[in-house]
Amino acid sequence: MTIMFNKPHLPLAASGDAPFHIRLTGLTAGYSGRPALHQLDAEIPALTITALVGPNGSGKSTLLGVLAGVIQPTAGELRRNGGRPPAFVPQRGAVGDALPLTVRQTVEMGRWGDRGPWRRLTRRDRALVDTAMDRLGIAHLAARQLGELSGGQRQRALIAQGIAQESDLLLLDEPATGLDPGARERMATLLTELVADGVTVVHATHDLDAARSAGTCLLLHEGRLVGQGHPGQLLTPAAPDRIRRPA
Ligand SMILES: Nc1ncnc2c1ncn2[C@@H]1O[C@H](COP(=O)(O)OP(=O)(O)OP(=O)(O)O)[C@@H](O)[C@H]1O
Repeated sequence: MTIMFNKPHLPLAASGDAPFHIRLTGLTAGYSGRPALHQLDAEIPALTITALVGPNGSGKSTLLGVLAGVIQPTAGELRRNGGRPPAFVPQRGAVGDALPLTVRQTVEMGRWGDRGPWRRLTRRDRALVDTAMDRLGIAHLAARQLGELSGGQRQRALIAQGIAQESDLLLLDEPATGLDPGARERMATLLTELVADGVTVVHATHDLDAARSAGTCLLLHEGRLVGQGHPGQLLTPAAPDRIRRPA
């Protein structure tokens, strides 16, 4: 997929031969004419976990929205080497807690893109839903109402819905928020397994441990890309300070 915007064609950043899933060139995007991302040149490698890191308001969620196709860039280019529509799991706070849905119905909605809303699911759809709930450790909660769950349980249901979409691009906005340490560890393992299954994962995070275990990292500050590369090089011991107040 290539989306072109009203901007002169910019040369692509030199990046070696590493395969990329998404390449952004001079990408600008925002809200009501106010840019929240400025002139981003970045690559998201294929079959890797990419962590989006930066202080509050630096543009991580906006970038995920652009990658998901729900926020349209105003300039620049987004090129994607991918097949299926991205699976986007927004921050839990952005999803109504009082929706009258069970956990199973919530995860089943991940199949709507293929099947259509409220249509009968196939045997394979149901198996995918079962697998997604198993992977998030919420199978025992299948019949519970979403609104009755704890924050961390609800978060896992939403991530299971994203996985059930079977996309080759999974976008997660702060997936570890509200998870206890054990669930965080399982989440990290799950993301690694998904990559092995052929999924490119991008997640926004304030958790430096999660960012350090990513394959690559994009560091944002005030809507600008201030670093990209391996977390071991970017997230040095001085990083927490730099993430709060990049130079
Ligand atoms: N719906 C919106 N309408 C107008 N401005 C917005 C909207 N959402 C975000 N912004 C602005 O865009 C900028 C980037 O916000 P964004 O939510 O992308 O940051 P973030 O890095 O994800 O922050 P956080 O870590 O707090 O989730 C901020 O200046 C914010 O005020």
